[in-house]
Amino acid sequence: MTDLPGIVVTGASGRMGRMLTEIVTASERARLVGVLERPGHAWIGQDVGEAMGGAPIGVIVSDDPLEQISQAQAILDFTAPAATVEFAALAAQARCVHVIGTTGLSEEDLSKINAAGRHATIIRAGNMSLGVNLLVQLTKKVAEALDEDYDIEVIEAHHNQKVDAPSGTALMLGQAAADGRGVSLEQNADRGRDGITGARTRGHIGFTAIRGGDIVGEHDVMFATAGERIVLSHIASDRAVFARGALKAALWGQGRKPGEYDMLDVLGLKEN
Ligand SMILES: NC(=O)C1=CN([C@@H]2O[C@H](COP(=O)(O)OP(=O)(O)OC[C@H]3O[C@@H](n4cnc5c(N)ncnc54)[C@H](O)[C@@H]3O)[C@@H](O)[C@H]2O)C=CC1
Ligand SMILES: O=C(O)C1=N[C@H](C(=O)O)C[C@H](O)C1
Repeated sequence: MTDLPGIVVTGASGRMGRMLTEIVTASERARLVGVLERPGHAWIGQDVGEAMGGAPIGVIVSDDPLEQISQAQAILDFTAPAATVEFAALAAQARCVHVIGTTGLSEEDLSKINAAGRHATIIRAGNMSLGVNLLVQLTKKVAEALDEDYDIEVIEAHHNQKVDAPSGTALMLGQAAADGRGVSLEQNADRGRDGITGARTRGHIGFTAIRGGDIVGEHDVMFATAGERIVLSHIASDRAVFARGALKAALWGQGRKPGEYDMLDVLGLKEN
């Protein structure tokens, strides 16, 4: 037996699920105690190491979240909105730390997750990498320093299987720009241009989404004015940056009081 926190990875066969399974298995600070996939998935009942094409590691892929979460100290969840809402309720019952990387959550999903946060420690971020969370803070500072003569545009690029747009990261960056400017993002976002759109509205924060090939995740925040442009940029070339952030969050959350946190809390980057 060991005192290391037991981690469940859900969505194990997904792009992030595989990476999380590898990172937790290799960690000396946590142990992999369970992996989940959706009911009917071909991996259910198989050893996850073998399902990923390697040696067995003694952890069988399950489709029973209640059983898996009740024996864990944290669940790493990069799946889909409906699944994440279900896991939030189960993690709250089990008092298990819930690390949420899933994006594309609706207002209704967010309010259910918020309710779960009364009982569980939830750490949620549209991007778990150190680099993007630094970029969030830089974006806020630059937006604070510049007035509306500078048009703010958030440009993101992802692989061709991504289902939501703008990306969770783009929305974090847009929110940081709006916070820096002291305006509401909801009332100032320009999320899709097509046709005779008219000239750009002064003060709006624009979003553009590119989808293609195997792009892991790229984000630019552009501040454009007459005669100059400032571009803050982040490129993720390996999903390990997200998975390492998620494991760090799970460890940080141990013993933390229930509530909703983000990666700025975990990384100590939050300003008062
Ligand atoms: N916050 C962050 O740092 C990052 C967030 N993401 C987000 O994570 C999510 C997943 O991304 P990918 O891994 O690329 O997607 P993916 O489609 O490769 O994987 C999702 C997995 O979840 C599984 N799943 C769906 N419903 C389930 C259920 N009820 N129970 C168990 N498993 C279930 C699917 O079968 C699939 O294997 C997306 O929302 C993406 O935007 C991705 C990378 C980084
Ligand atoms: O779906 C992805 O792949 C990613 N999703 C997150 C997002 O929506 O921002 C984070 C990262 O960019 C990869």
